[in-house]
Amino acid sequence: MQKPQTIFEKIWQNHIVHEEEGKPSLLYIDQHLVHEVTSPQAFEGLRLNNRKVRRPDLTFATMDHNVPTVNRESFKDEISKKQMEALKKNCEEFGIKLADMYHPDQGIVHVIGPQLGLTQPGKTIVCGDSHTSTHGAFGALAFGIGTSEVEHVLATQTIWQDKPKTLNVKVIGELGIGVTAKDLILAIIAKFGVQFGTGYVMEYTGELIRKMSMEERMTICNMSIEAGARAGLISPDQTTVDYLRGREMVPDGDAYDKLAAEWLQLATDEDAVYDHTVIIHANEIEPQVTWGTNPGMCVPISSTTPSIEKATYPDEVERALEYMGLKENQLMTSIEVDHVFIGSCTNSRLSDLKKAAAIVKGKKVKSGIRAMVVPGSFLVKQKAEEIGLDQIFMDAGFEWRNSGCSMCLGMNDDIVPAGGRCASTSNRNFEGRQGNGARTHLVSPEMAAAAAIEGHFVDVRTYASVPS
Ligand SMILES: CC(C)[C@H](C(=O)O)[C@@H](O)C(=O)O
Ligand code: SF4
Repeated sequence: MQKPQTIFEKIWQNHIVHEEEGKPSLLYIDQHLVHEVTSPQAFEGLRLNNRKVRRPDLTFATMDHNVPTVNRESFKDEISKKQMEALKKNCEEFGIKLADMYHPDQGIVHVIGPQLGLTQPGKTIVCGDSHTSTHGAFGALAFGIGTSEVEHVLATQTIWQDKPKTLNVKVIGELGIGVTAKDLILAIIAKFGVQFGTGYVMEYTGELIRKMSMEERMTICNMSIEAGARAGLISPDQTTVDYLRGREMVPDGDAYDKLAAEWLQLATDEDAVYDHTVIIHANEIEPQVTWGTNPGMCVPISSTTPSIEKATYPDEVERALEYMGLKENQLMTSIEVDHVFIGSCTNSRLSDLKKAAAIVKGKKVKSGIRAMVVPGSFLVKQKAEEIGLDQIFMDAGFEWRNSGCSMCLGMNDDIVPAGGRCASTSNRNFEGRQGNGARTHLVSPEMAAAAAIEGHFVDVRTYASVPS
């Protein structure tokens, strides 16, 4: 009998083109996703070397980081405009499908891959973007690559990779009402730090993960990179199969059932051995809020900012608190925000918007707060509008935008001013992430929505209209 294997080992083995002891392996890539920021130089390299794209049919491009979310034509600066024009020209020249900013398939690259069914179990997926880990929610081995690697994949449809080790993140128990997938992943990073995944592919296992929707699983895998991991993975199951059925890029009928049966075989075998395992008790997790300048600087809503003296790295804590304009031992519920951003590849899918809308419905955004919702894709926006979410948000005083990365990193005009403080459903709270001098607090969509109404962080579990 064959030795039990993890899903990672199965996918890795299926994709080895060349392997030598002690050296990186050459892996075949099934799907290459491309966006405007990390691709211009890669295409330029192909041109200089007189090379073609090896498999344009396995390459798909979209515009997301720079796209203006109000008037599509009003670019922030020349660089943004040039990157977008370059992508258009490159896709035409090299024969690559592009969902440009007017296309119905447009959206954040990590939202549209799954939406189109390009993301499938068992595939190797790369993109010049760190949050490619999102696609691991489907049981795909998906990771971010640099621009020179983008060129290599365009030219050869392969990539050199050191084999990562496997880390089992086993989640035990249930999440309480009002505690979300976002809180789970934030709590994991807070507990183990932003480096603990370094050198590993993290697989999330346990009953709770099995009960989660694909959108919740994506939120978790999305932030694996913030724990330092090479990729996040969740073994496929019936939920995965049901989500992908009928999507544009998957086969129909019997062919789909046959493919789905193969996908299910990829799941980690019982008794497979991981290099390392950590256990998380979901019942202990509260809604989370970051207080500092990396995603691990995070505490439960009922808690306070840390004490400098008691910290393991006091200088780091002091510096982060200073940047964030906070005091030590300050109650998280006392922190007032002036911006609220609901969006990004972590939390901009339909279920995220529905949950935020349920909190906002019939209420008003606190005066003085600028709040915006930026759906993850054109299709998410359309579906949200079909069920009236746009109206709920706008009636409350939110801006309702076109899809894109937007205020997640401020490569378009959606920026938090210096000294401004934002409750954000995104994944990074680094210094200057949402604008020079801007302060970011990472939270779930529910927590962001409640902060918009109250003007400060509140515990959504005790908040009047928390959806169950
Ligand atoms: C611009 C891009 C290279 C970057 C990434 O790799 O993640 C961005 O998407 C981010 O979230 O910081
Ligand atoms: S939404 Fe944010 S995190 Fe996601 S790809 Fe865009 S910039 Fe990166």
